[in-house]
This record gives sequence, C-alpha cells and structure tokens, in this order.
Amino acid sequence: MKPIRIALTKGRLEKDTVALFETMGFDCTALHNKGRRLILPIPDANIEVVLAKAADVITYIEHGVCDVGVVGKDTIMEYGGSFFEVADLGFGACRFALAGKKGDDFYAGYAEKTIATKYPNVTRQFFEKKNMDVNIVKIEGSVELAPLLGLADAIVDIVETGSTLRENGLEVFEEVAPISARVIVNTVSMKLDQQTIETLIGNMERARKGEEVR
Ligand SMILES: Nc1ncnc2c1ncn2[C@@H]1O[C@H](COP(=O)(O)OP(=O)(O)OP(=O)(O)O)[C@@H](O)[C@H]1O
Ligand SMILES: O=P(O)(O)OC[C@H]1O[C@H](OP(=O)(O)OP(=O)(O)O)[C@H](O)[C@@H]1O
Repeated sequence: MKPIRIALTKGRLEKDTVALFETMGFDCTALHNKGRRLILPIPDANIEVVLAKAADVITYIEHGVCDVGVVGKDTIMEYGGSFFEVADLGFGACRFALAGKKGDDFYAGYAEKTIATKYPNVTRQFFEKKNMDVNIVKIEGSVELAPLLGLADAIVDIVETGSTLRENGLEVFEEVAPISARVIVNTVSMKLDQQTIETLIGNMERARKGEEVR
C-alpha cells in the first residue's frame, strides 16, 4: 500500500507535531535525525513526512502530492485554497491582531490609514468588513518596525506572548482572529483513503486530548 504523505510546516509547529506523533506511538527517529533530508519515513505507520514552509504545505495538499497537512490557521486564512480543514490541534496558539504605537487612537481622523503586514489578504478582509479603505504595505518580517519607522499607522501581525509589541512600545488595538495548528486533507485523498485518513486524524485528536489511540 502506498504510504500516506503528511506535509508538516517546519519551524514552530514541527516540534509539537512530532511530539504528538510520538504520543501516538510512531517511531520518529528519522524526524529527529533528519540532517538535510526533507522526506522522512515513519516506517511502522506507513507514513512519509514532508517538511515544508507553511504556504507550500497548502500548495502540496491542493495539488494532491501530499494527502494530509499540518498548518497554522493564519496560513489558511491568508492563502485559502481547496481542501478539507478537518481538525484543530490546539498547539501553535497565537492570534492575529491590529497593533500600533502605545497610546495612539487608530480610529481617530478621516485620513486613509497605512497598514503594514505579512498577511495582506487577512488585512484586506478585516478592513473590508469595517467598510474602511486602507493602504496595505507588504512586509516580510519584523513587521513591528513599520510603525516605529513611520511607514505605517498600524500593523496586522501574529501576537503570541505580546513581548515583541511590549518591548517596542506597541500595543494591541484590536483582536483580528485566533490562530492554532490545523489538519488539512486533499479532497481526492479523503475519498480514496478515507478509512486510513480518518483513523489517523481520529488518533491525532485522541492523542492531543491525552486519550488512548486505536
Ligand atoms: N509567535 C509566533 N509567530 C509566528 N507564528 C507563530 C507564533 N506562534 C505560533 N505560530 C504559528 O507557527 C506557524 C509557523 O511559524 P514559523 O515561525 O515557523 O514560520 P513563519 O514565521 O510563518 O515563516 P518563516 O519564519 O519561515 O518566514 C505560524 O504559521 C503560526 O501558525
Ligand atoms: O507575541 P510574541 O511572542 O512576541 O510573538 C510575535 C512575534 O513572532 C513573530 O515573528 P517571528 O519570530 O516569526 O519573526 P518575523 O517577524 O521575522 O516573521 C510575529 O511576526 C511577531 O513578530
């Protein structure tokens, strides 16, 4: 039987996902000793784990070259796509927030505001719901710099502990959306390998809750 391919977001979500697999009794030796290898087997479970950047996880699932993906809700909200979102794993918890310089009244005045973000689609949708026209500037990292340098009135970014905002004299103006790691599944794989995939996801959810896996 061909292995089930799981695309796993490398970086922050990787450790928690591997820990979850170990709770499920999977042998994650290859994932611990990966070196520069990008496709790693979990032999006893007939699974291959593909390590990829967050947005690429969605691309691989949409194109059907991977069956199951673990990706943040932030990436799903920004890139969208055609796949099933089947489970919330709870870890990788953080949130999208609108933030800016401490004490600023963001909604004061009528001038169009400039918002810096790594997530232009999330930002556009957030302000569209408010019927507010904003100028969005795409930034690739350390988005918090933009209001400090005078490039933007505010940012839409991920806030986890709040330290980055606090240590740079910024504060949350408004919550945008909660974020956590989600399991996504290719629509064709879900039909062809329904039983295997449903068992796998059921076991991931049970392991997450500390229940016995089947
Ligand atoms: N403090 C945080 N900052 C960013 N992402 C976080 C944070 N806490 C949890 N996450 C979750 O972890 C996922 C992966 O984050 P990671 O930092 O590994 O990648 P990234 O910052 O999106 O990409 P890269 O650093 O490769 O450009 C995010 O998509 C999000 O769902
Ligand atoms: O609330 P905190 O716990 O401080 O976490 C939030 C910070 O973490 C993320 O940045 P990351 O470390 O991914 O770096 P980047 O800005 O270069 O993407 C995010 O973009 C914030 O800057």
